[in-house]
Amino acid sequence: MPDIDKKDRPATSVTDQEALDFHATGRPGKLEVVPTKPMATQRDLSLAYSPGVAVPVKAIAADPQTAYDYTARGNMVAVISNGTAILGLGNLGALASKPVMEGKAVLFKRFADVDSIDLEIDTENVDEFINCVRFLGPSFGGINLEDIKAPDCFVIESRLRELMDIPVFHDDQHGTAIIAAAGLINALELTGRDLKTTKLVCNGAGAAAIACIELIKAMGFAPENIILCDTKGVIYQGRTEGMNQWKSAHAAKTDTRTLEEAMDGADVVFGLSQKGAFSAEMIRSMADRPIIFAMANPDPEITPEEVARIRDDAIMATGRSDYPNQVNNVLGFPYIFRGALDVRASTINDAMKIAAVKALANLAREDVPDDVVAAYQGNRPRFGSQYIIPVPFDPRLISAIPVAVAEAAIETGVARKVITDMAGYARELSARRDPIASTLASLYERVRRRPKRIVFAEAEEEQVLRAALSYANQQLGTAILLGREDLIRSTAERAGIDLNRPGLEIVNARISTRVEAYIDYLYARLQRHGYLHRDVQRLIHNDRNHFAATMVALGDADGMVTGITRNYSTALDDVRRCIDEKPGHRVIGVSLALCRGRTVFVADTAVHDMPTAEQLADIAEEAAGLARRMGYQPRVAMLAYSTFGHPSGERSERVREAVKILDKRRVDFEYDGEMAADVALNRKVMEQYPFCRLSGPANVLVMPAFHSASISTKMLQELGGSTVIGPILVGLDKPVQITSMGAKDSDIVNMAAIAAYGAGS
Ligand SMILES: NC(=O)C1=CN([C@@H]2O[C@H](COP(=O)(O)OP(=O)(O)OC[C@H]3O[C@@H](n4cnc5c(N)ncnc54)[C@H](OP(=O)(O)O)[C@@H]3O)[C@@H](O)[C@H]2O)C=CC1
Ligand SMILES: CC(=O)C(=O)O
Ligand SMILES: [Mg+2]
Repeated sequence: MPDIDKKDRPATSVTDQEALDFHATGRPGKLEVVPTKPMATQRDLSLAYSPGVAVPVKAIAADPQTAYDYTARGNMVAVISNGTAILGLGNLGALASKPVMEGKAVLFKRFADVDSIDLEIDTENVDEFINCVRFLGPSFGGINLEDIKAPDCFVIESRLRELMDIPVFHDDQHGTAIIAAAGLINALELTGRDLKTTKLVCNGAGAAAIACIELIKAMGFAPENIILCDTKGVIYQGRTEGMNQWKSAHAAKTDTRTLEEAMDGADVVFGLSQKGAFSAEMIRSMADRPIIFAMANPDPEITPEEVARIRDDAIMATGRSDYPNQVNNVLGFPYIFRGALDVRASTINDAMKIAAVKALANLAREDVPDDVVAAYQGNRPRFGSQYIIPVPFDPRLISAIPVAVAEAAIETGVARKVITDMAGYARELSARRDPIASTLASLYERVRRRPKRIVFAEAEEEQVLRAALSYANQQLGTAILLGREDLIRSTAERAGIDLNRPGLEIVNARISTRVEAYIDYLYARLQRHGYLHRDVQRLIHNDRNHFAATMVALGDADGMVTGITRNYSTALDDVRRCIDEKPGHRVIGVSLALCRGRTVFVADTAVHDMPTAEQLADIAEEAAGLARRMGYQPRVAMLAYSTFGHPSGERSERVREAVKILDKRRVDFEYDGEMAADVALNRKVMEQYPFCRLSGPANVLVMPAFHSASISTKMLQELGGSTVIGPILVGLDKPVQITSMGAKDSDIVNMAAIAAYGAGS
């Protein structure tokens, strides 16, 4: 067995002390329980507990299905172990397994918003274990069994599946099998292999290994091409030592007896055994372009560094997050349960597992967003030997996998709730991760129905090209790439972007046939504002913002996005030289802040430094208009440091005056002020002002000045964990959006979609 030196550990690995400190710091462990209902008042207690609680009790007794409506059951999964096979560490007992089980529980929450609690059962007796779990059904929507050794796990799982009417899923078996199968499909594709002729050796014949073998056989892998090994070597037909019925079912007809012999010439090896089980010699003896999944945790059967020293043609995966290609069940269990819970599935069957495999494998072949780049420490993964499977932080997993699982559950008749609008379900799923997603998703949907031509003014920049590609790929319309063609092409080549795909169009300002028309248009606008004809010629020839904005002004594009290379106010000045305000409107910036499921529009975050009362009233109207266009019923709070005259002060005067102006204008949305932010946002605090005209907490906040708008949105983002989009420009006669400098490709696409939406989608 090779001895793997500490120096082989990847740079991102953690020290033992760090791991202990992490678990001990603050509240020990990784989990706490947080109520979802207020428990502040006597009334709250009367509702949550006696006497109010009796009402749902009776309702559930009369109709058990209502437990999904009145309790947390439908979103609650138990992670249950006896600690007999903790990762690859072996049988260290129920108590020692608790850090892993708490870990699984928090991963459920983090990745799929599934509430989860760990239960460690202190027995190695199979019947006792089953008896302990079988009566827990009323508490949970699903049971995730974890780190229970083979063959006990097979008996436990199959008996509990018979006894319980909720999904019972042994993650080490099926979670692992699903991820490994998805990775294998992609690795076979990359090495040009056929499922039916590939030779695979699996080292380990326990929970994970048996399930992996069963799943890939079910998917078409030829049984005669698989050899299974355990601590006694090859599991061959007729072997008697260390056998059980699950191993026997996969015993191979072979003369090989050792792992070394089995791996000689093998195409694929799965390690589901123990740290260091593969030697350099074994790896060297494998076929060309070998596929090596060393999945033992926490340390693999062989490290990627060791393999790299031996050969350079391998596709290598491990179970760890600090190497590329993490084949680990974390990619599966949160999302598989999410899908199963959402349709109240009675079980997780093979069709649901195979649907998850396909969804995962397909995802790795798609272009990746910036969030994934961040998870890869800045290296953008592209489908290939270093990226055969998405990373756990991939934001697309939450909508892709549960949808596939839920659809399969419905099709196979194990769903007790049917979802008919799968596109809507996918949007809801994205919103579980990030509330902006559902707002943006419906906006995207509308743009998709009426696609628009958007000019990307800084197309020589890589993230702009990526955004443009994503815009076209998402069928939002045509992305017009403005810039020098040679530079755009070389940037695209570096980034691996194919510019020949439909939906991308390059416009080079220097050779455009429209240049004269643009110069004439702009000269007519600027000649009385100190610009000579040659100044305007220069602007159109050399300045991409002026060229792009003029394109939009003259209808050669429907909208425009810029802002990566120039600060906001400079870009806005450029655009405003070419495009006017919409008649009767005022140009302002509105930021969307999303936090804990709430969305608020904050204005003006871009243009007016110290607005007058009249301007504040205009800002309220513009921001309310945007909120309405994005599907919200606006409730506008005119913010100040004071509330309805207290404490009194000059600075709130303008805000009070703005409210009077809105009164005179008889606007058709709710507004009131001046008020402090807590009054605007907190129903209870607002109730102290019964005369307040807002029917509920405000969702549009008009700030008294630019500095308070800018400071508060940035604080929300940095301290409050909010997602902030914008500022979104409103009030211009043509749709133009300006991103912040250095925005990510996903931010740029959002702004392009917002511009397209503004163009009348
Ligand atoms: N990456 C991932 O997502 C996952 C990885 N795993 C890893 O897989 C491994 C096995 O877990 P699990 O199946 O739950 O455990 P089990 O206890 O059920 O099975 C362990 C199996 O490994 C075999 N084994 C142990 N050491 C060796 C060795 N040196 N050479 C050959 N076979 C060996 C055992 O052989 P025998 O039968 O002779 O005792 C047994 O068949 C662990 O390292 C675990 O971390 C597990 C689940 C998920
Ligand atoms: C990942 C996992 O579940 C294991 O190694 O046991
Ligand atoms: Mg496990």
